[in-house]
Amino acid sequence: MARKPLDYEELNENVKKVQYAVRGELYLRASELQKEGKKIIFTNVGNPHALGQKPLTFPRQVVALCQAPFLLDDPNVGLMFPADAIARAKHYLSLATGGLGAYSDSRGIPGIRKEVADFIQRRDGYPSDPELIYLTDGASKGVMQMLNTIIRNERDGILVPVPQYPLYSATISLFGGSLVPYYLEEEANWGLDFVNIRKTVAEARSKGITVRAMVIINPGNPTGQCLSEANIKEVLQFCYHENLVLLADEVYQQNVYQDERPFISAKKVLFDMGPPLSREVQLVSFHTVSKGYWGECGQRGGYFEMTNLPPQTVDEIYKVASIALSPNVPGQIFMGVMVNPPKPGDISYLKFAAESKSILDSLRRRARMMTDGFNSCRNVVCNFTEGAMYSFPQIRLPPRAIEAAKRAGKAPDVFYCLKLLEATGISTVPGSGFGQKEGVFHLRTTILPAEEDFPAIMSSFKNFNDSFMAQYEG
Ligand SMILES: Cc1ncc(COP(=O)(O)O)c(CN[C@@H]2CONC2=O)c1O
Repeated sequence: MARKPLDYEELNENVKKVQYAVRGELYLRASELQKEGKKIIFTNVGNPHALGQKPLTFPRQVVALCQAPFLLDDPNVGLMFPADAIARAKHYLSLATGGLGAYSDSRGIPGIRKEVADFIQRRDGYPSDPELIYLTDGASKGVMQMLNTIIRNERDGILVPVPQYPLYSATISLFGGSLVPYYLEEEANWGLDFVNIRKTVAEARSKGITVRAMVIINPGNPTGQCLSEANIKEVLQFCYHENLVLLADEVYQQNVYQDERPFISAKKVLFDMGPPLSREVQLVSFHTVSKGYWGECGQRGGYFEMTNLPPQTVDEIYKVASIALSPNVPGQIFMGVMVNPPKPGDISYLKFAAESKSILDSLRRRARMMTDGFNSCRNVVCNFTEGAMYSFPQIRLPPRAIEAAKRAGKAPDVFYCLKLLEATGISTVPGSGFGQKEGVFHLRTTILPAEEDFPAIMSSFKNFNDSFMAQYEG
């Protein structure tokens, strides 16, 4: 029988090569166990609301009114919604021609892109052009579009930090490019080692790879490190000298849990450096409403800002964006509210500020509790989660555990995470899903379970881990 076009064997080879561990083997096994009635704590995805985080009130009020504009005609609307939410909803409805049911401009609603530009200008102290800001269905779509634009063939290489968030490895595979890994130094708090990075680039070039772009994820996923201004300067100088476009994934810029290394954007550092770099280095920066203290993952709101890209390139990016017609409009409004939140003196400001602070303070406490919890366990060491939403402990597996994994046909960290899941219901992602140095094993979990559940979760982990180690060390 002749094969059909969508038979597996006939599929696009790039599709078949793609790996994406965040919803991989562990997640599927956890879902099976859940169906069998086992209580599962899904800490595999940075999905705050799925783990109980409440949405911020003001954004939901604004979008609710935008979704149901007939409420604005109700004489009692002022009894249910604060005046500033009503005013903001009317503002967005005046920007969204035809309301939320109509396609917007393929780059996003101009008035919201202006709000993003104003936010960037306030944050960095440098001009930002709304024409160079595109709203997207989450940062993922922006990252995918940019990689699609950069990758011409399998000889085009993208420098990606390892451990990395597998959106990058998966997308590079999908578009038929080559991932050029640069290893973060765990012993140096997941720092950058440019001696090794230079070696990596030279080696790739010797194999005929044209290294075209460098990705930084700051704060890091899964590693949680925050890059210092000096680190970012070094990255920008490297990109300048090696003729690389910098893709700065800054989706966790609101998630910072220490004061020593506050978030500083790649764009600010670039412009602080002045010419020639500030005029020459091509930079694309990404942000989202999925993270921070918002956690509005399901709303699919994101943007990317282009710096120093030639107008003709921007036109090509617009052309491709227009194929998908329009980013989703509710997600755009969430983005607008995120970059232009209630200000001091606004009716909703105190409530918004209190809700935001409460979430961020709790995330900071949870980051500390999780790191300390892991470091209290036998054969587990863990760098502090300076930012983002994850903890990425190193699990020092005894040789007999590695042999047992081999007999089970599993990678050692997959074997450990499966045992952890079966014993405790804690669903994590094995470090192999993010890349790690040979012979060094990790798992990634989030710091998102409810704060009151942390003592029980960390105790359950410790009991499992210490008995696992005793079993395989004995
Ligand atoms: C570094 C990074 N960039 C982009 C994204 C995509 O965000 P959007 O929701 O805006 O597309 C994520 C999501 N983090 C995934 C999702 O949950 N757990 C993760 O590691 C991420 O961690």
